[in-house]
Amino acid sequence: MDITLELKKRITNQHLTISGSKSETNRLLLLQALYPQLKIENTSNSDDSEVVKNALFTLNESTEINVHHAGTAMRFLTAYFATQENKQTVLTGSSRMKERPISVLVDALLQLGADISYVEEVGFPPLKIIGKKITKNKVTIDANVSSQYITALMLIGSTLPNGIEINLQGNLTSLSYINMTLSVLHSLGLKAAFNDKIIKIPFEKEIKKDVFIVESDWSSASYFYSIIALSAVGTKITLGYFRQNSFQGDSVLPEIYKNFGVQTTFQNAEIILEKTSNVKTQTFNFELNNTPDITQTLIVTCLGLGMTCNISGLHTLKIKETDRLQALKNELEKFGAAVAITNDSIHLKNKVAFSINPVEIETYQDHRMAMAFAPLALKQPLIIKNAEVVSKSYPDFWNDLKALGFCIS
Ligand SMILES: O=C(O)C1=C[C@@H](OP(=O)(O)O)[C@@H](O)[C@H](O)C1
Ligand SMILES: C=C(OP(=O)(O)O)C(=O)O
Repeated sequence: MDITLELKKRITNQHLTISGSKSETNRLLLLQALYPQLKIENTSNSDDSEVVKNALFTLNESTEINVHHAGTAMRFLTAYFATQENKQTVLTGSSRMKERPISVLVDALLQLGADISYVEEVGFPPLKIIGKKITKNKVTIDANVSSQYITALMLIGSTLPNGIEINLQGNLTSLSYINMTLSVLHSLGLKAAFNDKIIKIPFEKEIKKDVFIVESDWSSASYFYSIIALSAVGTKITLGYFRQNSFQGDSVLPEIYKNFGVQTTFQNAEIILEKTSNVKTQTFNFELNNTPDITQTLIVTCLGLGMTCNISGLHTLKIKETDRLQALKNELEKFGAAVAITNDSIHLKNKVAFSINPVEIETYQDHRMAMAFAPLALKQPLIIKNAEVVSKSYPDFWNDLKALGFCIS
C-alpha cells in the first residue's frame, strides 16, 4: 500500500497514547515463558512482539517458527529454544533476516554446550536448534556487532542451573539495550551484576516481583519529536505513558530535541512536547552508538529544519532491517541533499528547498524509514511506498498521524 501524505492545516494540541515498548515487551515475554507467574501490562502491539508471543505461547504442530523481520525475536528465541530440553525447533525469518548475522550468538551458545546448526548459509538464519540442559556457565562474546546477542544470553541466564558469566570482548555497541535488560531483570528481583565488561547472573528459581508495567515506546515517540521540531512555535502534543526514569536509551530524546527548540514536560505519566523556539544553530553533531534507532528520525529532522549534521557511531546500521545508511542516502538525495556515508557515519552537507511536488519515499521493508520521513509532510507532500511496514513496531502510526490532522490518501 502506497500513501500520499500531506498536512494542510496546523497541528492543534492532541493527545496520543503510544503502545508499550517493543524492546521491553520482547524481553518480558521471554521471561514470562521462563517464569510463568509473571504478568505484563501495556505490552507492545507491534508485529515483532506478536511474533515472540506466538512462538512462545501458541501451540504449534510444526517445528518451524518464522520470525519474519524481527531481529530481537530471532536472537532471543535462539537462546530460549537452546535451553528447552527435548524440543527441536527450526527458527527462520524473512529473506532479510537470512542476511542478518547470528554467528556471534550461535558461537556463544555452542561454548555453553548448546546444539545448534545452520540450515542454509553458515553464520545466518535459519537455525536448527535441539534444546538441551545447559550446565556450563562461562562464555566469551564479541560485544561490537549487536547487543541483542548479549541480551539473549542474559534472558536465559538466571534459569541455567549454574547461572551465567558473560565476558564481553571489544567495544560495546548499543549499550543502553544491555542496561535495559539489566533493569528489567532487577525489577523482577533477579540478580545481575555488570562490572568491567563481565556480566554475572546467578540461578534463581523464582522471580520476586511478578507484575511489570511496560513503559510506552520512546523510539515511536521520536517521530512526534520530529513533527514538533518542524512545526510552528507554540505547537504541542501530549503522549502517554512515559516516565522520567526510563529503562529505554531512546529516552535521551528530550535532551537531544532541546537543540531543535522542543521542550518536554513530564506530567502524570505523560510527556507534553512543545515547540518553544526557532533554532539558530546550523550544524548538529551526534554520536549515536548507544541509541542507533533514532538515527533516521534525527537526520530527517535536520533536513526539515535546514540544518547540516554529522552522525557517528553507526556501524550497526548496515545489518538492521535494511542497510539504513545507504537507504537514508538514497532517500535524502531525492530532496536535493548532499549526503556522504562511511562505514559508521552519515553526513548531511547542505540545506534543501522544499517544493509542492510530492517526493516518493522507498521504505526498504524498514518501518523506521517510513516513520522517520513522515514528518517531512509538514514541508511538502510525500508518497510513502509500502506504508504498511510501520506495523513492525507501530501498527497505529498512520491513524495517529490522521488524528493530528495529516491527510492520508
Ligand atoms: O535489544 C533490543 O531490543 C534492541 C537492540 C538494538 O539492536 P543492536 O544491539 O543490534 O544495535 C536496537 O537497534 C533494536 O531495535 C532493539
Ligand atoms: C533494529 C530494529 O529491530 P530488530 O533489530 O529487532 O529487527 C528496530 O526496531 O529498529
